[in-house]
Amino acid sequence: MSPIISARGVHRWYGHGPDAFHAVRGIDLDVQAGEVFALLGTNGAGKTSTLDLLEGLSTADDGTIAVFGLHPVRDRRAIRPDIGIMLQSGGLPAELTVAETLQMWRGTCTHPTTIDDVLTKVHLTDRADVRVGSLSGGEQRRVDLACALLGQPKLLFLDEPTTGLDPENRRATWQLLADLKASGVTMVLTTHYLDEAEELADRIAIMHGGRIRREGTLRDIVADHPATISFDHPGLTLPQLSAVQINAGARVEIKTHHLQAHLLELLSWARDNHLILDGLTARAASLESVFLDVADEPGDDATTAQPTVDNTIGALS
Ligand SMILES: Nc1ncnc2c1ncn2[C@@H]1O[C@H](COP(=O)(O)OP(=O)(O)OP(=O)(O)O)[C@@H](O)[C@H]1O
Repeated sequence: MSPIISARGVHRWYGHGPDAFHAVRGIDLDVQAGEVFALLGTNGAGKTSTLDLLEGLSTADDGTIAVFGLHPVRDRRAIRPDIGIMLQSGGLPAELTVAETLQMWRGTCTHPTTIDDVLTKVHLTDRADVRVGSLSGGEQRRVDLACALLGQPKLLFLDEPTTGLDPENRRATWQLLADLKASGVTMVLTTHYLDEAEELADRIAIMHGGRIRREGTLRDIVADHPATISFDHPGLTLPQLSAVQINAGARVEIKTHHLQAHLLELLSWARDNHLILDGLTARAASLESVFLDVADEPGDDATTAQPTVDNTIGALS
């Protein structure tokens, strides 16, 4: 089955000439029907810029993007009824009530659901008559989500959907997104919450410096990454552990792909030498450890030349 979204070699510069900023540097990705795809990354990695391109809110300077097999900008009228977009900052009018805002938004949708339905979904029924400007930040975020859901989208773009939400409302939003996924909605989301990606995403891409540095299922991403054992240096020559990277400063840090075997070996050595390993910790590889490694990778100064002519993208055939 062909993917709902397909991007190949996508670039985005801001500005022109020598001062142009190369924000997206050759992204390739596919999002399959019914999948939740999470874009993670450091601040300024290019997540929102990438999302804007997929949503058809900006045009790539190079590369190809297809959404439902169509060009996201040129075919926007055809695509728009089937997508919902929750921007990073909604920018809704502060003076309108929640119900008025949704009523206004509903008028732009081709096959909308009811206002009561979305208010129930985002748990804002009791705030319907309150002005948007008077809502808390978390409540405003849920109005943004309600707007994105009004059109009953098949494809939902969510830019940091739970930023500003308290833990209870974050969980409620996760449940709502899980329900939408179960009903077949495809989602692309950005988030700074790694647990959110772990909870919701079928596949994850970690961006840094405008490129995707890791991509795959959580299991794929973590599989290549070593576990870490660390403890305060006991002042003795450390045992030789095969195929590990040992950083033996005041605090010893051992990177290993064989956590159990090497931990056992280390503890046996400590017992034989009557040592207590102060501050001993053993951590399996996690999304967080992979993310922190990616964040430490040097930025990429090599930049493809910006097209001098308007090289607007074509849909993949
Ligand atoms: N309109 C613009 N003009 C110039 N530079 C821009 C513009 N929009 C974004 N950028 C720059 O492009 C880079 C990528 O920005 P983007 O918002 O896509 O990152 P992000 O990964 O979403 O970051 P964050 O996690 O902080 O939201 C940043 O360095 C940003 O300053």
